[in-house]
Amino acid sequence: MNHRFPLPDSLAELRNYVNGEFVATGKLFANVSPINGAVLAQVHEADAALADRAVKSAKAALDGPWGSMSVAERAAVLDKVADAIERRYDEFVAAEVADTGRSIEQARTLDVYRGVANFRTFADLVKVAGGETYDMRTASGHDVMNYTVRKPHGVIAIISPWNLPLLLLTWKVAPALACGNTVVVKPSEETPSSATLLAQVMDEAGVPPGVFNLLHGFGPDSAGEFLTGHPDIDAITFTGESSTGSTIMKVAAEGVKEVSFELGGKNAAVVFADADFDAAVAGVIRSSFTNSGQVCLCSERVYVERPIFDRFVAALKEKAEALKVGYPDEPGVDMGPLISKGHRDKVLSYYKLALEEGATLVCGGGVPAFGDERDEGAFVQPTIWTGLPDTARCVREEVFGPVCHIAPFDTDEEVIARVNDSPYGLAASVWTTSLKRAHNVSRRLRTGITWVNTWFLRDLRTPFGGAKQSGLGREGGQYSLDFYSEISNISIQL
Ligand SMILES: NC(=O)C1=CN([C@@H]2O[C@H](COP(=O)(O)OP(=O)(O)OC[C@H]3O[C@@H](n4cnc5c(N)ncnc54)[C@H](O)[C@@H]3O)[C@@H](O)[C@H]2O)C=CC1
Ligand SMILES: O=C(O)/C=C/C=C(\O)C(=O)O
Repeated sequence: MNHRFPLPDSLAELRNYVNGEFVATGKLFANVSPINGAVLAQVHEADAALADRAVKSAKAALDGPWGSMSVAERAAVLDKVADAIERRYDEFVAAEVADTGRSIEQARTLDVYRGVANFRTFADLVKVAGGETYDMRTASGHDVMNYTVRKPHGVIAIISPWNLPLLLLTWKVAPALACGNTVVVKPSEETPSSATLLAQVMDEAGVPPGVFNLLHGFGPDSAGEFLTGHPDIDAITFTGESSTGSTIMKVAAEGVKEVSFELGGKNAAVVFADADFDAAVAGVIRSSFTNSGQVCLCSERVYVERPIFDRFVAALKEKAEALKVGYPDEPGVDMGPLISKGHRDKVLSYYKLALEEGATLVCGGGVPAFGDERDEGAFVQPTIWTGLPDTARCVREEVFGPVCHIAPFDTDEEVIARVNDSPYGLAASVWTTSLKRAHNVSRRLRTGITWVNTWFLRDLRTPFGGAKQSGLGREGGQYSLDFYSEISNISIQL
């Protein structure tokens, strides 16, 4: 089947990248468009032997020219990578659009934009990263000075998901390289393209062979597992589903490897009656339906103070029904497809379950009918439910689709308890014009991130990560530099 949103010519075939060379394995899997099910390209799946070569080349590269570069030289390489992404911006946009079906506008202003920003930010931050020093005098009168130095951990395994492919991959690659590590990355099997372009860019930017390696494939019994289970990996960073994080953590425990996890969420938006009503409606539309709900930060639980509940539900319904679901280049398109038909089956199973659990369907709940090739794709309607108890599975489990449940609440204490009654604790957004309430509620929510009167507004220097089953550790700014460094103390008797 032809495709109006093909991969750029540079990605006719998707190979692994190991020790500075693009490697074919001949064991192929298809990269499929979620717009119409067309095959975009064939991908060479890495086997255990190639994973071993990738890790060994990454280990060897630590002792090559990369290992002897100054911080400023490494930062300059990261800036060159950012320059190279900018030169090939349109190809990166095309790759993200082809793999995910998202709007060109989103790929330009969020995905690829952040890909560049991740490299620039960590190039800047690593140049000004400092250490600690302490002077002390012992009981026996010796003067001692302690100071810290940052060393790379070594080889970092980076496993990334399909929902924001380039953004989330580079969010980890940039600081890992800034700190002097070498990396082996395994992007999602659903979105192999922008990672392959990134490998081309690394080549162009003069990153020495072995410093950046790319393996294509799946998780279990494939590239993901071969990589995370490799004994020469020094640390693992992962973004994806909580249950996958748990599996990887068990593997990491065998070798006592450091891990950093950004996992799932069942995030809440809390709308108080004193909120700027229109801003809150627009904000919740964004937080529930951006990227077809496929952002770990999306709000799937919306709590609205009772005096404005009916009005809010009606306003959200009107706006959700007006969302334009369609092609990546349609003017004003708001939502593309889900990532795959497999994921659509999962989301639709929740649409069905919600009704079985007694939900009132406010809007959506099904699949849009286009009457064209898109009926072979992975589209679903934006969906809103009300009427479920907080114990319902649809209110507790992450759907990862364009859906939210809206429930009324009466008091601040009550809503804080209900938001916190979740196995997850990634993000929340609070909508209020009361400064006091904004502070008081935000600091009592058990989440890694709370936005007030906004959502997904990111300063890359801030700590990013989740509480409870939403993650382990923090990345962002100094937190990334700390995770990707072995911080060593040197103690000198003067
Ligand atoms: N950021 C988030 O919160 C995300 C949540 N999801 C949710 O997870 C569900 C499953 O989607 P998946 O793509 O299968 O997510 P996943 O968490 O299984 O996959 C994410 C990455 O981990 C890799 N992986 C999977 N199993 C692995 C293993 N045992 N060892 C090493 N690597 C492994 C995958 O190949 C992929 O690169 C989705 O339906 C969605 O609900 C998916 C992606 C991101
Ligand atoms: O770093 C960001 O700005 C976005 C992060 C989003 C995720 O981690 C996710 O959706 O999985």
